[in-house]
Amino acid sequence: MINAKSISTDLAALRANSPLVHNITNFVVMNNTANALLAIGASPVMAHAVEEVADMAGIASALVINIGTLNPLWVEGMIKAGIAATAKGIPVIFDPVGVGATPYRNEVATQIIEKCKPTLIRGNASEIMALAKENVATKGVDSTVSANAALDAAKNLAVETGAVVVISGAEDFITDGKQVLTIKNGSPLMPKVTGMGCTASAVLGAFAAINKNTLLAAAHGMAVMSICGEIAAKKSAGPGSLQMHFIDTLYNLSDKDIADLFIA
Ligand SMILES: Nc1ncnc2c1ncn2[C@@H]1O[C@H](COP(=O)(O)OP(=O)(O)O)[C@@H](O)[C@H]1O
Ligand SMILES: Cc1ncsc1CCOP(=O)(O)O
Ligand SMILES: [Mg+2]
Repeated sequence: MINAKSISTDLAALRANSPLVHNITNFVVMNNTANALLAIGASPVMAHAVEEVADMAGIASALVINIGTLNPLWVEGMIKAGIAATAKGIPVIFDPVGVGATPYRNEVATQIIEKCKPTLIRGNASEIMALAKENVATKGVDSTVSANAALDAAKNLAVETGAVVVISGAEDFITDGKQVLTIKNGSPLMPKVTGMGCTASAVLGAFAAINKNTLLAAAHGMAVMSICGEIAAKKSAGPGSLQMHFIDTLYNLSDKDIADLFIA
């Protein structure tokens, strides 16, 4: 079960082992996500060339596939990397950015799920509903619905794909189709910074590399994101300073912070 101690234990293991997280991600967030991974104690690498992705996945401890700014060549690399990662037995995290917004995104997301067999899928409520083929309005990369509206969709998606599914939002829900864990920390300022969801997916990669219990790893990663967002927001005048304080908070996050703030 998740509690402050279990979060701290995985965080300490992450910092001690510094897992290499291979990211194939979008142009918008590459810098933010690499910095977030470094700050939490992981080691990031961004690599998307078809010629090298299988080799890079071969030395990594987790692979994060993010379709935020996709094109056919990148998709080829994502699928090649995903197949190599699954063959190696490392966790594959899929962030279906903007799925539901265009037919191309929908088609690519379906292909990635079929061919890469992600162990973990994280999206906002609109994205999870779109992936589960539910009727939902999309607004590009931002959600139009609250996370709890997508809970049934997330459970169905988890059963259908075999992945743990995370819906992020004011509350985060993590499910394997049977159990549901809920994270209640966070700040409404977090969705005002682009790439916070992508950062969550990258951080999940680091936690999944450390803890083979994917449900618990995902809950720990989302708890760390939300607790850090909450601490950082208190120091921030707006989204610009939140971005800076958030990275510093990931770096400085202590067991006491977690024990004081985690809402069970
Ligand atoms: N209203 C909110 N209150 C608290 N935390 C939030 C809120 N909205 C998003 N978050 C947090 O911000 C991060 C990004 O989530 P989200 O905005 O749903 O992703 P995306 O950027 O993919 O749409 C997550 O860690 C989530 O818990
Ligand atoms: C704005 C934008 N456009 C394409 S990818 C991207 C970043 C989305 O990041 P997030 O889903 O984490 O807000
Ligand atoms: Mg997103």
